[in-house]
Amino acid sequence: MNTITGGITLGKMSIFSASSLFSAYASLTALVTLIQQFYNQFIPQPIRDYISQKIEEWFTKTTTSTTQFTLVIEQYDDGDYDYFNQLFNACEGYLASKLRSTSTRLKVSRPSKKDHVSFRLAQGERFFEEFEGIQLEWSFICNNNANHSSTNNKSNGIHHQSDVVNAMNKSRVGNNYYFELSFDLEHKDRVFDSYLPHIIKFYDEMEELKKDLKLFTLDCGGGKTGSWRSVKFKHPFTFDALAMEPDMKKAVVDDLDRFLGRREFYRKVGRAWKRGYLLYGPPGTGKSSLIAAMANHIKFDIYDLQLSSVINDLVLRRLLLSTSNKSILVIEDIDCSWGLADRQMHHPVAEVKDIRYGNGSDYDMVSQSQSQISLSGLLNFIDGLWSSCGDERIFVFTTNHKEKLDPALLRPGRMDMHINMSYLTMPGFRILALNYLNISGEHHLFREIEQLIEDTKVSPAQVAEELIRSDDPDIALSSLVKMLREHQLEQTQKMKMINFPNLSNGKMNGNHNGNGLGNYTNGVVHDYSDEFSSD
Ligand SMILES: Nc1ncnc2c1ncn2[C@@H]1O[C@H](COP(=O)(O)OP(=O)(O)OP(=O)(O)O)[C@@H](O)[C@H]1O
Repeated sequence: MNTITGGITLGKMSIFSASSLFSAYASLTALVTLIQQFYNQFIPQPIRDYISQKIEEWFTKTTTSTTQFTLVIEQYDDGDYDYFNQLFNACEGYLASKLRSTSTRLKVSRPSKKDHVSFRLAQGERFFEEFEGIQLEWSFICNNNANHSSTNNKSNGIHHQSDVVNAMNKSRVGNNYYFELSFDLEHKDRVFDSYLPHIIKFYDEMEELKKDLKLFTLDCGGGKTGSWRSVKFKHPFTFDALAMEPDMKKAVVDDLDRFLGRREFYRKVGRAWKRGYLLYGPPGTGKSSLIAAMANHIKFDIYDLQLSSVINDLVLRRLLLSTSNKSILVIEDIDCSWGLADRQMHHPVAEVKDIRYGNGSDYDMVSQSQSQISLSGLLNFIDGLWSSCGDERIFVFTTNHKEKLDPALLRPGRMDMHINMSYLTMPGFRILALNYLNISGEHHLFREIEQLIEDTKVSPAQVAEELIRSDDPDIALSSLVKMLREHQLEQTQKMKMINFPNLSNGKMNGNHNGNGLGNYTNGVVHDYSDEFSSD
């Protein structure tokens, strides 16, 4: 039988009595107190802080690593200032677009040489977002390099002490910026596969909208070899400013937008992703302005090609191949370019002098040579095999004389859209009145102006010239009415002279400037009235 004497005996095992338990506890407590006193007295404060920080980190890691994941997106890869991290930029741009409406504290700045204000998270601020059901937490941190090591180590061990030391060795004086993006561990793959690409795409599109456009022209110094030179393209013209029949304007804008969004379509049907526009109409009706509006609308660079400066098909091909994607290739006045109707252009190239070759070179001589561009060379590029070398290409040809073009150029599929830039109509005039004089409704002179515009053939350029003369609508419109009346009179007299030549003394006082009365070219009168009625 088991007995209880000062302790408990269970079977053969004896358990301590209460008094022995107490004494063990007392000696343990004394030991702990002793260690604690020793720790506090003999271990310096910084080392004690370091140890407690490590213990805290270890606990944080073990409790959160199973549920939370954190990405660290540094401004410079591993603190190396030679390697700027593009993803950092993308995140900054992405967050900036979201922050304005949600954050309570933001950093605002205006980058040098930019005309926009940029926003970023202030140090220590947090931003929460939900993406396809994933809860995400962003924070922005700025560390000086000395602090950086400890913060890196906090980030789930993604950065290591050795990296930081390395970075610090290489580093210049300055701050280290980075984002931390935290989310549930189970969403790790989706963040990598969907969220980060979503940010990058968003940022790329945003940058595309902000980018400075370029206008490329041929460097005439390279007459034989030719090369492109670019300047910033700052033409402010937009579709809003364009005086054009509203339906036609909408059709052009829709066509451009549709073109941009059809990458997959073009791939599927096996066609080069390009589009051609033929702009035709009298001088001053806005063909160049429309090109500027197109470039600004779709953010494409412009390559302005003077065929007369290109010596032969080989050079033409090289020049065209060196144009970049997302660009508009413009060839103005393609009709007078050049006996293209004969399918071969022979044109004197003015004074070819290539300064790059110095004395004694063939190129050093000022020469008169024949440009030998053939229409087939041009067409080959537009829709031959070469046309597939590049994406998102737009070709624009302009002409004042559509009827003079070689039918090969007008063949369906070559120039996808023929746009008739006609003389001014009343809807177009209202656009000019709004833009130049801020008249959005009616004016007592509108009725007379409408009648005069119908009776005469006047270009938007001529009317714009009158409207820009004064800020006062009454003065500007009165001056326009006067001009239109004179214009009408001149036009009537001119028609009389054409129909009854004996009435005149043989001399005509034609306006040579595309005023709709007809132009003299080599003594021949071109009356645009029939040529540009409508398509
Ligand atoms: N349709 C228009 N809408 C608004 N402004 C226009 C329009 N057409 C011409 N203008 C004004 O007239 C100026 C000259 O027009 P633009 O050079 O675009 O005409 P164009 O048709 O290209 O002439 P050209 O055939 O002689 O090259 C423009 O800068 C613009 O201010």
